[in-house]
Amino acid sequence: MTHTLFIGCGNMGSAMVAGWLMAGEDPANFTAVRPSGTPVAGIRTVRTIGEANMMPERIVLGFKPQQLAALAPEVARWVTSRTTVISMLAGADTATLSGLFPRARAIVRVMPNLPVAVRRGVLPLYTIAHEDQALQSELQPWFSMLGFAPWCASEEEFGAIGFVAGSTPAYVARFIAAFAAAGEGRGLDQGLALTAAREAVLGSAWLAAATGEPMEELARRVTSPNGTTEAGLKVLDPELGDLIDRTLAAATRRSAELAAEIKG
Ligand SMILES: NC(=O)C1=CN([C@@H]2O[C@H](COP(=O)(O)OP(=O)(O)OC[C@H]3O[C@@H](n4cnc5c(N)ncnc54)[C@H](OP(=O)(O)O)[C@@H]3O)[C@@H](O)[C@H]2O)C=CC1
Ligand SMILES: O=C(O)[C@@H]1CCC=N1
Repeated sequence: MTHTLFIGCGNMGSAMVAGWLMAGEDPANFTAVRPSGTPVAGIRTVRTIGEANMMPERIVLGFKPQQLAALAPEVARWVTSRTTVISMLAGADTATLSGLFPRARAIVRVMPNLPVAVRRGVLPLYTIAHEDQALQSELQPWFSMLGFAPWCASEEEFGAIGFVAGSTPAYVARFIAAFAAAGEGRGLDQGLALTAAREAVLGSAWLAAATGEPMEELARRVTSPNGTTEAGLKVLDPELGDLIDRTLAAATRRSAELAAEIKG
């Protein structure tokens, strides 16, 4: 049995655990450390690493990036040459992580998004141990249980996919809420407006995935010449590309700031 110890298991750690349990992974293979003692549904939860008292094959860093310097020495005590250290910390690069956990078998970065909880996540992976095929073969099926889990060729590529997908559930939540609010503004009942907006987004993404057609073609099939969608797109199109670009640029800047903070 391969054991995984989560050091910090809040929003994202719990989402990953939920996905693995949904996929049929044995709950006995997971332990979570949470100082608050708040249980993680289905698995053993302890308050400190010492209480967990194990040298697991996999350690997942699931706390906040700003805590890395303070927590690394204690975590490192439990890392052996058999341990893969898996970091989900935004902004903590592999050079920094390798310096903090020199004994580890390998350092792997993952940037999951919240739909891992329902096994429809996007979770890019990166390791500097490229040549370690055994490691990648071992981890690939495990991460793939949570969704689309591509190995990235460079840390830059890893970062770019992370920025496209990592925060997207938050952006999509805003998008759905904006449509729902617009529906309410036009007299719809609140619950009905939200359900309609949410299902429209879910159905559109589902259709796009099922057909694999270009986005331009999907939009064309909705847009009757001189119809209502065309009128709407004339407002949306000039703004949207630039807005998304500026949104990701701000997240990228913050990631660089976090990286600088982590390096001290
Ligand atoms: N949320 C997201 O969508 C994504 C988050 N990430 C990354 O995941 C990480 C966690 O984010 P998120 O889950 O949102 O944050 P949360 O605040 O929900 O979780 C942080 C976890 O760290 C634990 N923690 C706090 N202090 C300690 C400590 N001293 N020792 C051990 N554990 C500690 C908390 O414990 P307790 O529960 O007891 O408070 C909590 O479980 C971040 O590094 C973030 O960059 C990456 C991709 C997406
Ligand atoms: O907001 C954050 O910092 C994390 C990383 C990506 C998504 N959530």
